[in-house]
Amino acid sequence: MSEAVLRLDGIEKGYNHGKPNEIRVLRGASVLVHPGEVVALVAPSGAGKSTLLHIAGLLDTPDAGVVEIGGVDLGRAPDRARTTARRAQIGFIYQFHHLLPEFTAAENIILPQLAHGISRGAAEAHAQELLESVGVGPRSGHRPAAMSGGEQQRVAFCRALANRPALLLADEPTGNLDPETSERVFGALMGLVRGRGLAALIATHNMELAARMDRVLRLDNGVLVDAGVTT
Ligand SMILES: Nc1ncnc2c1ncn2[C@@H]1O[C@H](COP(=O)(O)OP(=O)(O)OP(=O)(O)O)[C@@H](O)[C@H]1O
Repeated sequence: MSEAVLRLDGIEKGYNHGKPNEIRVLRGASVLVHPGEVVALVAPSGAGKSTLLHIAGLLDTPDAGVVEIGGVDLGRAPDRARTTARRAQIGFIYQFHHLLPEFTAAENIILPQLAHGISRGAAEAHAQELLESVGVGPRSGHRPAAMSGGEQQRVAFCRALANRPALLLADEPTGNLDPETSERVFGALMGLVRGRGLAALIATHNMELAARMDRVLRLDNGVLVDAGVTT
């Protein structure tokens, strides 16, 4: 199998160190995610899914353990190297879209590409291609406030993929949507991820959605346990 895009090994993380209310959230969590592999992350609320995703996304640092992205250990690398790797290699999706309200859907996807050195023409074409692939091409000129929750979230998916990351991390990407919209929007996300051969780690409370991914990992008392290969 090709080299893992994401390798977490022995990740430990706690809060309130040394205090009587110290919380040990991660106690040796390990996972490999390969190109083209979509992995579900399930756990009860408060078990540490967001903590794990933030560490994998180089937004937070572990107390111990290895965080490798594309074969490079970045867990404790200097901030600059972590920021560069995050921008170039990782797309992050949250439960809420976090789109910039004063910009249109297209501009929200164009801006990160311009910041990454892509020409305006290429950035515009890529934004339109992404929006069309998730069925919101006709809304490209609208601002987020003029769009439905499902449309906003699909734009947020496109923005996460604007700079062609190898790894997609998603924290309850459809958690804010009603079941029917969630189903439709999740289908759009899977289409994008599969179409681009991404490695993805997607946290969800929804076991039906988890079952549509390649593998399910459960965060159990601070470690990741294989909950089975799905059909
Ligand atoms: N900055 C922080 N300081 C102190 N405790 C924190 C901090 N961030 C998270 N925690 C604690 O760590 C534990 C795990 O939180 P986390 O947000 O990772 O869980 P989660 O599985 O994503 O939960 P949910 O599904 O509800 O979003 C919780 O007990 C939380 O209160």
